[in-house]
Amino acid sequence: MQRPAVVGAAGKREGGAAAGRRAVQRPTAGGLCSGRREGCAAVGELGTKRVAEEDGAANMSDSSRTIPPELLPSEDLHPLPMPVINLGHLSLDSATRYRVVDDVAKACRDLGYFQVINHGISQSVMDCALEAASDFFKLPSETKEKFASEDLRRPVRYDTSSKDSISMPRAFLKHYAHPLSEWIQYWPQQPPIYRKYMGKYASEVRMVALQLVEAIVEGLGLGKEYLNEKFHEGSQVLSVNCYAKASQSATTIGLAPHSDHGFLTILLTSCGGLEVVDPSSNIWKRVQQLPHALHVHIGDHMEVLSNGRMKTVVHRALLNPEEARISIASIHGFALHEKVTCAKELVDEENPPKYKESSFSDFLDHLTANMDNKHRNFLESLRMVTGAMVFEKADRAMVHLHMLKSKVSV
Ligand SMILES: O=C(O)CCC(=O)C(=O)O
Ligand SMILES: [Fe+2]
Repeated sequence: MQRPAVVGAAGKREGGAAAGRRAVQRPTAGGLCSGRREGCAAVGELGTKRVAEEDGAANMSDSSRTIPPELLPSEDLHPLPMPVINLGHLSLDSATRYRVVDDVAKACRDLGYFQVINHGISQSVMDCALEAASDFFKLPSETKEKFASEDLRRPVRYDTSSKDSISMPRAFLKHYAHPLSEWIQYWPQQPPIYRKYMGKYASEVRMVALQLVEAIVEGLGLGKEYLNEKFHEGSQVLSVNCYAKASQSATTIGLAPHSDHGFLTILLTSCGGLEVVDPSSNIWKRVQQLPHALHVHIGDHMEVLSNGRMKTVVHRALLNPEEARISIASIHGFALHEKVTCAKELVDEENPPKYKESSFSDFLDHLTANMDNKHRNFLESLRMVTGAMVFEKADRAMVHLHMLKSKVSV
């Protein structure tokens, strides 16, 4: 079995949008979609409408308020270490599976993110989902705005607003995706390909998420079957984003720093733009998307379940200077009202519970209640006050100080 490679260890970062652009193989005859994708027409409308008074973050807990990550420096010199997990190896013999589980657990503990290859989703299915998204954003505003709502609990929401004063407005569509048969009836009927292509991708990416969650809980020493039923009955939210091409004058931030609320997020993107905070250096690092790979990162509820052994990933999206960009974030959590607690197996005298229990529904309430103030960070609101926390706070203050002294590049 191959150990995960360190991507780009020898390589310099490619500049601009070319970096990380997906190697798109157009579907062959009999493929699902035409493979045509020309960026998003919604771009011209961005910023002209403020449909809902939130920054479109039903999946995210804004981390920019507690650790101002917008102040973190960007580091372009060294490529981001990116573990690559061959998902197919999880179903090989038990010794191989054991090593892959170990690799997944290490990536989650050390970094919080990795990419998966050999995940079983064909290039054609991924391209078609991106095409369906792109075609949706090209629709006339009146058609898209039928989905506009300020209610974060709506099964489908469209918005183009940004009120974090950091990011450029982006257009996005968020919708629930599991159980698909329950939610798909609410999804857009235009473009006509939307439900079919996005539905196919949604159910296939959910299979990937379930395999990964099994590996992660096994890697935490909790056993492969741990909370299996709750994960299978859990929620899936698709956050479908469309970013304008970067213009020279404006800010290049398309989506402000945040972490996602669920256990894990699987991200499919049309080209480069994603950045994550490297936990060892507290520096923004650009994510290089490998061809045919999916990017995975840990969310708030995995940090809670693991009682802090795994950390949620602070990330943001930059506008691409060469083209408009589509991303589809698939966010996986428990069912709406199911509480997530620190696994009792990971709690003892030395490791008291670090977080209060909470559900996806609690997260939505938190976001709704804090729409206009500075306390939007959900995970922060869950932290138990302990002695350790005092030290952690002091630690964060030091990081902040360091950040202020460093060159700020945003
Ligand atoms: O567009 C991206 O690369 C990131 C999207 C994201 O973080 C989200 O939708 O939560
Ligand atoms: Fe996110």
